[in-house]
Amino acid sequence: MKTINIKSLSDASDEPQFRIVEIFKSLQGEGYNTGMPSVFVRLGRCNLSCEWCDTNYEEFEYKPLSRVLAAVGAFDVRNIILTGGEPSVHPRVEELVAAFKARGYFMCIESNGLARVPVGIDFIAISPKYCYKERYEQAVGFDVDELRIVVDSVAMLSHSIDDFMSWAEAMASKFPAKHRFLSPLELEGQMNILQTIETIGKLNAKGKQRWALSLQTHKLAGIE
Ligand SMILES: Nc1nc2[nH]cc(C(=O)O)c2c(=O)[nH]1
Ligand code: SF4
Ligand SMILES: [Mg+2]
Repeated sequence: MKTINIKSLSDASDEPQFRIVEIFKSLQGEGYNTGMPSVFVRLGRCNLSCEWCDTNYEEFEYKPLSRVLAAVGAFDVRNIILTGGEPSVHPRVEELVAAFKARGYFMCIESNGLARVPVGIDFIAISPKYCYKERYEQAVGFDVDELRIVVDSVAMLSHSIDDFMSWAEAMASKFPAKHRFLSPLELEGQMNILQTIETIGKLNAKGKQRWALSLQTHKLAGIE
């Protein structure tokens, strides 16, 4: 006799769908974990719209959880970097994190920090954006592993280096971090490296918190 499994039917219809821009294997190009072999899961949409953003976060396809797990499982890598866009604002992202954790993956997130990151993340990298400085002044902070701030030379035109530095220090207080980095801004293939290292030097001379350089090494190395 033919039977219908009602439970599996209802499970299937409740399967979360994720806005997937891309899933690829590469090396973490930035920050404290630079060089770590990783699968990047890039989710669509963002709660900000930085004019120099380097990611097409609006070009995505909806994929069910099972297909996301299969795509990641095809790579022989245990470290996942959830990025975007802004992964923290994706509906049901905590179910994606829980599914990866249940399979034993180490979960990292790259977030702009305006929303709480999902529970279960093992390594939190937050990148507050100076071009939205007022929103960050209002934001609620939280403990993170890594704080990484782009030296936004465009937004600095309407403020000043001193204003940028006190904002960066305010972010370091709002997001207590194990590691702090400044990164150059890449605009039309050029990076403001001199301005970035000068700013790191000035911040470190003030002696409040220690800052180091983070480069988008994947761009320099010609990898994804
Ligand atoms: N290799 C590599 N490392 C990265 N770290 C953060 C990235 C991002 O786009 O969030 C990224 C990326 O796109 N590629
Ligand atoms: S927060 Fe990040 S992903 Fe969103 S617009 Fe800014 S740079 Fe792009
Ligand atoms: Mg990138």
